[in-house]
Amino acid sequence: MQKDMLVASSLCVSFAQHKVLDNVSFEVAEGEVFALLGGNGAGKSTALKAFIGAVAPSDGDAQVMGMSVTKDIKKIRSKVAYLPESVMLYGHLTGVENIKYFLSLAEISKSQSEIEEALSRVALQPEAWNSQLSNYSKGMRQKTAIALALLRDAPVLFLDEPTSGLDPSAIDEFNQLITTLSADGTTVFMVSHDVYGACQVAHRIGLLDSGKIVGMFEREGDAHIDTEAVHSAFSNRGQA
Ligand SMILES: Nc1ncnc2c1ncn2[C@@H]1O[C@H](COP(=O)(O)OP(=O)(O)OP(=O)(O)O)[C@@H](O)[C@H]1O
Repeated sequence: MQKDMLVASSLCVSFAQHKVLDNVSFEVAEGEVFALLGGNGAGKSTALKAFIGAVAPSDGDAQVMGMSVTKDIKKIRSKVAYLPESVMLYGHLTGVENIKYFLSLAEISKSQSEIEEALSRVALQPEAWNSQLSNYSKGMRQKTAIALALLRDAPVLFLDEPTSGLDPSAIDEFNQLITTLSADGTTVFMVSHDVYGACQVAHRIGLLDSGKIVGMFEREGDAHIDTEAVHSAFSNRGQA
């Protein structure tokens, strides 16, 4: 049986008197791609932030690889990679220099060939490797950040709105990359507004509305999750 890499158990997060996550529970298995969908302000990013210790649970718990965010956040951070909507890398450094710099901060030593292998794995075109990041498209920055995550041996990837601002071919490449990483055992948790894109890539989709999970959709065999079913649940909640 596949082990659970992420567990939200009766997770609640409040800001002042506002309960942004209300008793949220789900598990994400090793190698699974899980997408949390919902309208603006539903609490998606807050759920993601709870797993990386950027917000604290007011009740319940979020666990990564069996470790609680309330007790083991340092260890958790060494096991996960977080890609915000705008990937944070240095524009004046090349892709390779960025990777070397961030690996050195994490005190990880990788050879040039290991770095090149990771960049090939994410399909960043070799001509770009030694070009300044300020020349990169959003999709190229994202690939660089994912290569960095691979080099850090992070078994869990957290992605916030990964396809917003990508053109259709970059979205296809992204979906392909996530599918490959997942097949190799990487666990992916993403938050998104994009019903169609999430249905293409996710094994399971949780629908969040006003801080509560109101729907869960799952792939059947090799068939993608039914976009219509998710869309109509989304619309019925007044979000589409
Ligand atoms: N640090 C904070 N302090 C106070 N309120 C916050 C904080 N972070 C988020 N919120 C509030 O929590 C609610 C949920 O925010 P969150 O960013 O999790 O939603 P979301 O589903 O990711 O929305 P979007 O799709 O618009 O990014 C919103 O009402 C937001 O204003």
